[in-house]
Amino acid sequence: KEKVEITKEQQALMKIITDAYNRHQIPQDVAKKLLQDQYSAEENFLLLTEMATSQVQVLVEFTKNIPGFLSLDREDQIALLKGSAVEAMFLRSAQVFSRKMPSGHTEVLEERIRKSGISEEFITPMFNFYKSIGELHMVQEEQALLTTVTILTPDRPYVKDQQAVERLQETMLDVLRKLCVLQHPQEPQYFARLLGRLTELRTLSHYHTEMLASWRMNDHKFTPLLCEIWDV
Ligand SMILES: O=C(NC1CCCCC1)[C@H]([C@@H]1CCCCO1)n1c(-c2ccc(Cl)cc2)nc2cc(F)c(Cl)cc21
Repeated sequence: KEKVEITKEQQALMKIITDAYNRHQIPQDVAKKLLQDQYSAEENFLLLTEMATSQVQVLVEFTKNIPGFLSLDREDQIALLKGSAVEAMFLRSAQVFSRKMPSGHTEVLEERIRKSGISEEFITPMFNFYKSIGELHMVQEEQALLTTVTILTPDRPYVKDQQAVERLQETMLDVLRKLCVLQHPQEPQYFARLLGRLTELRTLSHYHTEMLASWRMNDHKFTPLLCEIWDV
C-alpha cells in the first residue's frame, strides 16, 4: 500500500489557493436573498446576471493567486478565464447549493430556483449536477483545487501554449489526488468521481446560452462583461 504524502511545497500551494478561494467569494449571499423572498422571473434573471458578473470579477482576482498563472502568456490567461467562467459559475452555484443549511432551507432554495424562470428542460440536469456535487461532501481545499483544475484546462479555445497550461494543471491534479486519498481513505475511487463531475460540468455549461435565452421573460439584458464572457 503506497504511502501518500503531501510535500511541504504542495502544502504551501494548497494554502495559497484555499485562502485565495475563500477570500474571493461573492459579497452578498445569494442563497440568503433567495430564501428571504420570492422574486419574479425578471428579478431572478437580474439577480443571476448581477451575481455572475461579480463572480467573473472575483474569478479574475482568484486566478492571480494561482502560482504560475501570471507567468502564462497573457492572451492564454484571457482564453483560460473566458473558457472556464461559465463552468466556474455552475461549480460555485453547486457548492452554494450543497452548503449545510438549517433543515428545510435547501428544499425552499430548490423550489425558488425551479420557479425562477429557467425553462423546464434544464432544471433536471442542473439539479442532478448540484446533487452529485453535494454527495461528494468536498472539503474547502478540494473545492478550491477543483475550481483551479477547471480554470487550468489546456484545451480551451484559443489557448496557444497548451503544454504550459497542462504542466500547471498537472501540478494541481497531483495535490488534489493526494488530498482525496488522505481525506477519503475508505473511498479509493473518490478522486476519479471528482474528475467525473468535471465532465458533467462541461456538459451542463454547454446549455447555458439556451438556458439564458429561454428564461421565461422578454428582452434579456446582459452586462457588457457578461456579453464578453457568455456567448450572448
Ligand atoms: O445567481 C445564481 N448563482 C450564482 C452565480 C455566481 C456564483 C454564486 C451563485 C443563480 C440564480 C439565482 C436566482 C435564481 C436563478 O439562479 N443560481 C443558479 C443558476 C446559475 C445559472 C443558471 Cl443559467 C441558472 C441558475 N443556481 C443556483 C443555485 C443556488 F444554490 C443559488 Cl444560491 C443560486 C443559483
